[in-house]
Amino acid sequence: MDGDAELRAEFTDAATGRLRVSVTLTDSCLTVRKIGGSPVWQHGHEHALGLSDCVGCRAYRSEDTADPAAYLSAYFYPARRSWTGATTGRQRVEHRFRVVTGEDPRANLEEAERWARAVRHRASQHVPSVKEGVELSRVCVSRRVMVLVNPQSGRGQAMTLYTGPVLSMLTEANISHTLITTEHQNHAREVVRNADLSQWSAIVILSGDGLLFEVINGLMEREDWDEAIRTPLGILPGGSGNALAASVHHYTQAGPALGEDLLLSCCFLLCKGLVCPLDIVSVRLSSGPCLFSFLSLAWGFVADVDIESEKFRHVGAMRFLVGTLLRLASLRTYQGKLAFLEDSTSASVSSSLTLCPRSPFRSSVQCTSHIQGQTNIQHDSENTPHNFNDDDDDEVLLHKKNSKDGRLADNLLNPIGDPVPTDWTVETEQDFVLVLATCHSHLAEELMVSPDARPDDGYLHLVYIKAGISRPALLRLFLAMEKGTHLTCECPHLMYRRVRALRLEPITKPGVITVDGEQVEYGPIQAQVHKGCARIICG
Ligand SMILES: Nc1ncnc2c1ncn2[C@@H]1O[C@H](COP(=O)(O)OP(=O)(O)OP(=O)(O)O)[C@@H](O)[C@H]1O
Repeated sequence: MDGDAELRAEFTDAATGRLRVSVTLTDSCLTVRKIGGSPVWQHGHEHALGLSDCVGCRAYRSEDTADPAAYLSAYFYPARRSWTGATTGRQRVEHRFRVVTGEDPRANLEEAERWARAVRHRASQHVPSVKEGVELSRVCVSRRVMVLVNPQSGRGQAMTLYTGPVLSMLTEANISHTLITTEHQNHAREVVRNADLSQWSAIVILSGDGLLFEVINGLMEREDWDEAIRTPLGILPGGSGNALAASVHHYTQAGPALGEDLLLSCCFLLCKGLVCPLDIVSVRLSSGPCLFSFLSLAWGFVADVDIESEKFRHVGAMRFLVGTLLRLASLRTYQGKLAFLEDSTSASVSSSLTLCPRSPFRSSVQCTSHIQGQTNIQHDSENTPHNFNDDDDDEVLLHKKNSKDGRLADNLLNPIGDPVPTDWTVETEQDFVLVLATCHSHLAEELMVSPDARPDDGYLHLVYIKAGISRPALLRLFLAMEKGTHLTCECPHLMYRRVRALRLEPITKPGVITVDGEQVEYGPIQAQVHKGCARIICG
């Protein structure tokens, strides 16, 4: 390794084959300067690329064996800015250089490799910026990544996304992975339930949120669930909602990104490979089974739209808009009882509430913290292998210690047939338009329901709308959710609470309840958040 000293050399720009360039590598930038002549780049004679945007760099020989030259390719994905100045997605920039120090091909390749190592090493020191309250840590990426693709998700284009931009970026970042194409419902669940997890650095889902729901439940069904659930999880948007992907993107402080922009952003984060803790919610149904959720519990308007709009799946994310308009036209109310355990550290309802909770999580591997706009990281050497399950004083063990049967203990919940604990709040209103509890900022790519949520804040962000709201007022709220400003609308029917647990007992029958967008048994349901139990690749 060349330490952090500045590297400088003259190469030939491989794109033109003739242009001589002076290349400088500092600890933050790769600068390519044209030597003499007229400008060739839109920026003029010089092109500076931030190493924080670099996913990989490789050295290789020319295909022409008679050519002694070596080549150096560096791959960058700088943020793209819209005309408003907000960053949206990322765009690919590759710089390819012809490296010739003499006639000896081996010496040329060694020089190119020296540069490639230096670029990779320096790029790995940079951490994408994240919102305050998101704690990143580095985990081992020396094993393979399992990539689960649901070819039926969204408009059925997930495989095309995989073979296109995803495979291309994973290759550039030198991330070895195994592709598993899911063949039926619960396939992913079976795969992770039976997998030898010591073989995998991470499990990545290229699909909608439904496949991640399966994966989390599969991991929680294992005997070694407490270790299994620590496997870093990654999400690449391939569905029509893509709530977690949109949330993960939102936590990076970037402006909104949709479709392929969102995919590139999430894939970029995957290549950076930093994780943060992820809350898991245990959901108890009256018939007994326990489900594990990472995203949402919905009843009323939102749950109905989610299920009713399935038939408009071919229009992609637009299905939610179509479903919302149709349901607005036949607006109804839903009767039921709602009770919850509020966060004891803060008062509830507020449109202007800002949440920036600090996570107690610290990885025993490496920890990155985002403090007052500065990002700091402790480093190990580039290739030091770690066991990513070696945290021993974390939340999961605490949860397990509290459990009688070795499973995750729901210490805040009473049996569903018993009254709720006395410190819970019971909502006196019994007529609702919707009840929605979310763990993350987004419920869909363009629906930011809880702007201040963080992946491991330990809260369910409970939004409910009481009966009596007019259609125009409800429509205004949904439109405001595109930017997450609905909480400032001062709508008297809209309530927002940060809670640790809740119980919902629907009286209206029949009806729909969804957990992470999947329809579950209709009836009494209760849920409790388990802070930071899982891990998500997030920065
Ligand atoms: N090959 C397959 N054929 C049919 N269903 C599948 C297949 N693979 C997975 N599934 C199921 O498809 C369901 C939906 O998957 P997922 O949520 O990932 O996509 P989606 O519904 O298109 O996304 P979104 O929820 O964003 O609309 C999951 O419950 C999963 O079990």
